[in-house]
Amino acid sequence: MKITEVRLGLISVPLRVPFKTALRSVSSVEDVIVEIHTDTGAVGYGEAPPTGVITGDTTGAIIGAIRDHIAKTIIGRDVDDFEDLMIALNACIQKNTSAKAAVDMALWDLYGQLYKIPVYKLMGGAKKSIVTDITISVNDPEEMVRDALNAIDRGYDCLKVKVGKEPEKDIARLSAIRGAVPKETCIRIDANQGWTPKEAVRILNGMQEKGLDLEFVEQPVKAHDFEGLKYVTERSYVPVLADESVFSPQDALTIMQMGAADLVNIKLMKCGGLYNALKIASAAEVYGVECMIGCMLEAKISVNAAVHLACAKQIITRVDLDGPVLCSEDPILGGAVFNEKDITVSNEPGLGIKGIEPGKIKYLD
Ligand SMILES: C[C@H](N)C(=O)N[C@@H](CCC(=O)O)C(=O)O
Ligand SMILES: [Mg+2]
Repeated sequence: MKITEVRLGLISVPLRVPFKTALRSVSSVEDVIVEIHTDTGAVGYGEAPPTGVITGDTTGAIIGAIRDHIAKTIIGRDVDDFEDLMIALNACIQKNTSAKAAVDMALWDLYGQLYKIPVYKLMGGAKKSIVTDITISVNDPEEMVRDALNAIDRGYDCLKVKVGKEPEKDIARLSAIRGAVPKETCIRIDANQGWTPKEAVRILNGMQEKGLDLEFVEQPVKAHDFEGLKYVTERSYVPVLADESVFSPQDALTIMQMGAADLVNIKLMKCGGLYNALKIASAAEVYGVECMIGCMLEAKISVNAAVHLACAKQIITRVDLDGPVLCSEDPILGGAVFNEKDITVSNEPGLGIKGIEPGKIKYLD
């Protein structure tokens, strides 16, 4: 199965409500789609969101990295030489993890199609279904309560609440939500780097003393501040999950060796795809550190690839794959079935994506 062409396109999917974090506010998913064509007629699908505030990757940079570096590296190669392909993909350009992730998943899709096996089975095949949380954007407490109750009505029992924008208001936000939702609701919070280490310890221990019962806090401090993350992990009653601090398998190893976090969030867009995500999962297995699988604001092609990973590995015990359910429509054909919180992986060979609804993709050539 030889690679003949790499085709790029753009999709735009409106969100149900604007997505707001300590780092950004957006009202639609605007992603780059990758199609890898082969001489057998098989097509592999990938997707990358331009999450510049986290990955540094913009739409133009994703397109440029794929056109000018990655496509030239992979066209003409055989999908069966998979390990060589993965090494070449990772070596042909520095950073650009979102572009690499989009191409990596398209290649896994083709490799699975070549051997007629779903990718989650190729990678381990631990389970067929998973349950995701849903994100509540950071807003005034009343609006957050309204969004939280709407999520409960939709059947979600785990909320990932965004905080970290005005540290002093965060306790009020959480108190309002905890007071409004059923008491068994799981609440995790994500500060998206919004606090200093000392602020984080004060706020988190204040939340716990108020009985807000948080499962964990995601990325309380700046991404580069590994010592600050460790400071919080050692002093907070609320467990700490490293998100923006962990891009590569090397980052994951450093965080685990330092004991800087209790949990790690694996995202394909941070690590460059499934090939590197598997290395993070293996390191986590060695250190006994449970992982969450997360996503950026992404539509179903790339989140579907993350579903395959989550279904493959037992060390992934938490799921934040709500990109598709935050969208007001789903233009992607095939792949996992998203029934609100319940996600069932596709048993089709590869990743199971069949294409994009006609008229919903703008090809770039
Ligand atoms: C969408 C997901 N639940 C999420 O919150 N992901 C990121 C932020 C993604 C973005 O800004 O696109 C996270 O920080 O965990
Ligand atoms: Mg996060």
